[in-house]
Amino acid sequence: MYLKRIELHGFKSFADKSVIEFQPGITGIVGPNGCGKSNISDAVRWVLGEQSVKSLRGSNMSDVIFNGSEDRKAQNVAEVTLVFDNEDRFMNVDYNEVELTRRLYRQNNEAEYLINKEPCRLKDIVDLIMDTGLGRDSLSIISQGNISTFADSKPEERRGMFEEAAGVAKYKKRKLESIRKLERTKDNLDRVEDICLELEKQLSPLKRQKEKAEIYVDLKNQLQSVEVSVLVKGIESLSTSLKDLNQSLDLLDKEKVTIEGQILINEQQNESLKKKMFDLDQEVNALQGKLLTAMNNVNQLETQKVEIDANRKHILETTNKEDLQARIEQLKAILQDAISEYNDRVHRYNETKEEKMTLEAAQEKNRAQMNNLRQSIENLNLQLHNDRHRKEQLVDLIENKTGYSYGVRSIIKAKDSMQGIVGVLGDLLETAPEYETALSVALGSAVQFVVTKQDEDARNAIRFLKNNKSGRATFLPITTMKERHLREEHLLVCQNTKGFLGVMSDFVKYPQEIQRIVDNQLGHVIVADTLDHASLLSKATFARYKVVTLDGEVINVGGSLTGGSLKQSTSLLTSKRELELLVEKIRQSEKDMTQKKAKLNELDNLAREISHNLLQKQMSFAKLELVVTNKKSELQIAKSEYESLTHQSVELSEMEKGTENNHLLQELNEAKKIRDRLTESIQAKRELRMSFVNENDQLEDALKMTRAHLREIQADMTQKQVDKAKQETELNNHLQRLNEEYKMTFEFAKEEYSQEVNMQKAKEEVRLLRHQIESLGHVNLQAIEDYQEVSTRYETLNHQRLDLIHAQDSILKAIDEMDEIMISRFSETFEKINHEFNIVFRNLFGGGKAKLKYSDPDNILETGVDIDVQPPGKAVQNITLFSGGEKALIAISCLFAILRVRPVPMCILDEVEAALDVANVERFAKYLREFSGQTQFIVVTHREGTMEECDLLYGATMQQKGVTKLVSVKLKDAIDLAQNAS
Ligand SMILES: Nc1ncnc2c1ncn2[C@@H]1O[C@H](COP(=O)(O)OP(=O)(O)OP(=O)(O)O)[C@@H](O)[C@H]1O
Repeated sequence: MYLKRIELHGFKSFADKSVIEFQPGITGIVGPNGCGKSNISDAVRWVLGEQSVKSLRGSNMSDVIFNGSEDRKAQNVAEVTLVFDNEDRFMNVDYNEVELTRRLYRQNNEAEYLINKEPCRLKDIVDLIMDTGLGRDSLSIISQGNISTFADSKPEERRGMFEEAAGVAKYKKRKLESIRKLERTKDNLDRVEDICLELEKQLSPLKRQKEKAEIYVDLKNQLQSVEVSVLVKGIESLSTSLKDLNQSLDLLDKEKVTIEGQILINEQQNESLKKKMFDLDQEVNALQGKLLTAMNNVNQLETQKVEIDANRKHILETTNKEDLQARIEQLKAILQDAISEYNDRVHRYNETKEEKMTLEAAQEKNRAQMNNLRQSIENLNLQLHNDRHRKEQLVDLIENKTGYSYGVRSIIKAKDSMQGIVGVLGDLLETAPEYETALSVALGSAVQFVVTKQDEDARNAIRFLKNNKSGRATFLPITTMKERHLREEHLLVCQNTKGFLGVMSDFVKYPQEIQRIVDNQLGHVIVADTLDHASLLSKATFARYKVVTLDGEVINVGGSLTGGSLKQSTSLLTSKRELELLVEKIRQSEKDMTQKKAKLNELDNLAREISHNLLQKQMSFAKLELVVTNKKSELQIAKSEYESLTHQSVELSEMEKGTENNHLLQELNEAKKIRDRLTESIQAKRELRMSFVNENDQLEDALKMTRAHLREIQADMTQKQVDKAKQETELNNHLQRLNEEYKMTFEFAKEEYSQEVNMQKAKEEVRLLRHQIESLGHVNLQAIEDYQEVSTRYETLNHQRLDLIHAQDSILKAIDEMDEIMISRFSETFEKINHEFNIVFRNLFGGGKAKLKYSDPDNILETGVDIDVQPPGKAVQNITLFSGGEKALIAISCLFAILRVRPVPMCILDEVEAALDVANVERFAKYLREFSGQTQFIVVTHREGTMEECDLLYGATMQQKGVTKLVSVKLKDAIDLAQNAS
């Protein structure tokens, strides 16, 4: 077996993918310091399973990934593959070539291992190479550091190399595993023994409880047998008894229904009789009422007859028929006169009343007219007062210029003594009334600016105000003020915009000489009809001009708005015209006033006349009212006397004829007949009612008897139903007990427990069994199951315990066996190496002797290895006491001795001979050659002597900074490379 190839990519300084081919024999790797030679041995060590970051000369595993250089950026994955020739099957796998790969990712520090490109675990790789001598701790990779460590380390630390040579590592590993297994077994055994102990403690009380529970179960079974039999018997007898009861209840029920039917019929008959009697009573009552009326009628007629007879007798005896007729005729004439007089007075009365009402209406109308006129005069008075006051104000404003500031007033007063004062701008302008408000807001405070002819005139005026402390004023000199107009394009836009009325200067009249001033102040002010249109105009002209509306709202330059209600203007602009209007208005009001007062006077006279006439009418009306009342009463008296005498005359002639008496007699007879018929009818109905009463009494007696019988039946049924309910409850209880206590149906119980029982005896037996059960006290039925469970578990665990004890013994035995093997192998190999060491030492040192010693001969399993040597001509000394070069040569001797005893297929020597002098290097190289038949050597070296023995040479360079490149070189180039390096 030998290493055929190493493939590196991203590992340490091997940034690019590099493939290094090897062959059996000696391969040398040369190159200057730091060019990445030792990174190759690190790569081999890494793939063979090295986990120590320190051994890989890093502080973190990711340090093995190429971390970039000046020109190259870092890589994220490191990957190394070792390809071994395995044709001799030295490695225990059935492949001619074995590839071992290790990968590491920077991002997550995750490692991957592969054998022949198949992913595997690290352990698989370690196991594969375990017996090949290539292991992590084997002699397959030895650095200069290893050599000096070997020489300087303690004997115990040196032991590892000998163990590796003796091949005891795997036994040591197995022993370690066995010890761990033994510990685990012991832990398990302790645990199982603890549980067994615990279970033993539970078992004995559980056993007692289980036995008690079993007695309980036995008694319960006996009780069940007896009690279920008793219940079955009880259920059977109750079922029979209930059947009988149901039959007799059915019979009674039928009888009850029949009787109830009978009672119903009787009751209906009874009701019908009672209804008939009631109807009869009603009829008799009605007849009695009629009888009473008939009797009263008879009585009245008889009384009337007596009275008529007496009256007739009296009138016939006292009245003279001719006198009566004469008086009637006389009264008739009086009555005619009274009627015509009365009608005449009533007519006059109505006429007077109407005239009075007409006068009252006229008086009311006159009063209203006068009130309205007075109110109107009062309003007119107030209006006149206000207008006169306003007139005074305007006169004052015009004459004394009180609307202007103190300064302006001072200038106006002194105007005549000053030069070039044209006037106040407001006084100089005139406009139509509808534009006055717009002009006023367009001018603003400029209404009080004083127009002068020249600039100098203005300056003089200011000086005047200053000298006389007469306030301030603003002046507009005609010669210096500039005209301002709307730009032509803006004017065009305005003319095409809705609501544009014109430019303010077009609406004013003024003296020609102040035209410049007018154009300066008003030539760029737009007049609009409404605020909305004003806003449109302002926007259309980019808010460059002041826009005023007829109502006095203003959109200022820049777009700000002013508006609201305006105070009454006191500007001279409007005051003159207002004064004129006011004077005319006052004149008109005074004329109105005179007319209104004359009219009021007229109405007053009319009112007096109406009052007088009305008084006259009221007096005549009162008199007529009295006359009408008197005439009315006279008429009524005459009328009633006439009627009375007329009636008396008719009666008299009737009496003479006797007609009335005959009628009365007939009427009386008829009334008596009716009375008698009614009396007979009442008698007949009373007899019929009597017969109904008798019939009713008979029915009541029969009903009483039937009802008594029904009550007896009902009582019997109730008793039977109570018995039935009791028995049903008892039956249910029995069934329920069977079901709940014994979980049985009746059918099942009857099948299983139907036996002849003496109920008395059985009940006694039940009592006894219950007593016995009770005397057992608390019973834990669960104990039967628990005991079974715990004892089974105990047995299982006890079994486990015995198994564990057995396993423990086996492990101990195996450890003893392994110890024996290790001791025998270690001591055997040790002796062999010791022997070879002496030989190699003498060869390399040219004489002397060398010896390996156990540091603890009594404990071969753990003893360290000490080295005593005697170079030619020197005393025997421990290895630690020699010079650096000597120590290295002793260590190399030992290494070669080990290789002689236990050859390895491949060995990487990283500058191990660095400390040797030239002669020793040559001896070292010769030894290498001697071993190269059985071991493949890869030597990292700077020494010429070593290079000369190499079969193949690689030169390591860093042509690209920080990135190692390996090229095959000839010996001469290799020496050059090494010399350049030194
Ligand atoms: N992860 C890494 N990425 C890039 N370069 C690395 C990395 N780890 C180590 N190196 C570089 O590898 C070089 C060391 O390589 P190595 O020790 O193999 O050199 P050498 O040839 O054996 O030197 P010497 O002859 O002095 O022993 C250093 O230049 C170091 O910067």
